[in-house]
Amino acid sequence: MSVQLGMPMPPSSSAAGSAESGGHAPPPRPAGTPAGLWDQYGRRATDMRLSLTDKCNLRCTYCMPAEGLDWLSKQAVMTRDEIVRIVRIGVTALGVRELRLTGGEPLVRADLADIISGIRSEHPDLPISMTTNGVGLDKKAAALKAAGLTRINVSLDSLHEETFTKLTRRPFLDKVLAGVDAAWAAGLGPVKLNAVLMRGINDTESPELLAWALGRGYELRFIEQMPLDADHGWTRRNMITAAEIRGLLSRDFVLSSDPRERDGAPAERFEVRRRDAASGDASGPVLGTVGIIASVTEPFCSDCRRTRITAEGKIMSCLFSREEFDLLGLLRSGATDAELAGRWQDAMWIKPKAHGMDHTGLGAADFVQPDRSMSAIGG
Ligand SMILES: Nc1nc2c(ncn2[C@@H]2O[C@H](COP(=O)(O)OP(=O)(O)OP(=O)(O)O)[C@@H](O)[C@H]2O)c(=O)[nH]1
Ligand SMILES: C[S@@+](CC[C@H](N)C(=O)[O-])C[C@H]1O[C@@H](n2cnc3c(N)ncnc32)[C@H](O)[C@@H]1O
Ligand code: SF4
Ligand code: SF4
Repeated sequence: MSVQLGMPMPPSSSAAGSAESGGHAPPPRPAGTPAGLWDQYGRRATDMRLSLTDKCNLRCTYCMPAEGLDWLSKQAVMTRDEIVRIVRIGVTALGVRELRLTGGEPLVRADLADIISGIRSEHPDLPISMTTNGVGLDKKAAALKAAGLTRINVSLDSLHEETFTKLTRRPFLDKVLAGVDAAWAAGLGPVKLNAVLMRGINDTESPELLAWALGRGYELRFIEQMPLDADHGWTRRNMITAAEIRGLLSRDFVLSSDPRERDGAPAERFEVRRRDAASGDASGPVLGTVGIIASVTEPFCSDCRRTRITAEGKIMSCLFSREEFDLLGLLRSGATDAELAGRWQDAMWIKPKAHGMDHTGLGAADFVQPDRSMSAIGG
């Protein structure tokens, strides 16, 4: 059975919410709440981020511990068919308009192309993007494009082998660079690059990284580090802020606001021109754009449109949710599409206002870092 978009659905039945049929259930949302993934603050989630695995072949210091984590068993992780069904419910019943595949590292899933083609065959017009570390992408980019992937974001923190290896704890810079170029060549553009800046490690490399990305037509985004590292080493004081990032870039470049609407995107975009060394003014044409993702100092939670499904099929309404709700267990217990959609709506209704709380503030005294690291949530 499938449910129709626009048809109000009753709150989850008690059967759907019981421990036997899929674990800890959210409280039922108020009767009469509209169809779609609305929350109590009037936001509607249309952007679905789905984690394909918690495993990864890098060990970025801001995300994973050196020794890795206790990986989920194969049995615990959503299968290809389960993923296809969950996406179907999201798109056809709940108004999901775009899908991002993430992880862990999505490329480590052997059935990745099969998952993408399964989703694509049911949703010819759905934008399907993927965030990846790029390791092994050079060999897979063309097949992923053929399977129906729309575009790709690659994480790249440094162009220097030594810095890259220090940050990721793996000597794979060449593989990532080959992956980025292959994605572009395969038609998976616009290729966006994500760089987390870490004080004293790669922060001063930021102008060089931007010049490189602009020269190749990639859209680089600098990201403020969030407290989502498994080592719990994040401090507000040590984080490179968006203001600092703009300062670092302004030595070589002049940034001006991108006139395009932000439209709920985490990245604030700027047009980039060279700074003339003598006059200090902007010189020459716009070279491209750069994004700054200031989750900590300039949060964008009031316009959040995200819903997350972890690799083991848990609904996380916010990156920093302290509660998560089991969708996969319910699915495996034989629930109907309508029951699954109902739980998803209930879980999203109680989405926190910001940063897992009723107020913004990753550095606030009452902020509690989630147990899960970014890799286990699905960043
Ligand atoms: N605060 C917050 N930050 C997020 C969230 N999702 C992603 N980020 C941050 O944004 C960075 C970029 O995310 P991507 O996976 O590339 O996705 P995106 O920027 O939304 O994607 P585009 O549509 O390509 O611009 C991540 O590395 C995170 O640091 C979120 O829900 N909340
Ligand atoms: C968790 S990774 C998953 C996908 C893939 N493994 C990758 O690295 O692109 C998704 C994004 O989260 C970002 N990320 C990880 N830990 C972060 C943190 N503590 N703060 C901000 N961004 C983080 C990474 O830089 C990456 O761009
Ligand atoms: S940021 Fe991505 S590549 Fe780095 S450890 Fe986390 S999941 Fe792996
Ligand atoms: S922290 Fe939570 S509410 Fe804020 S943008 Fe991220 S997912 Fe949305």
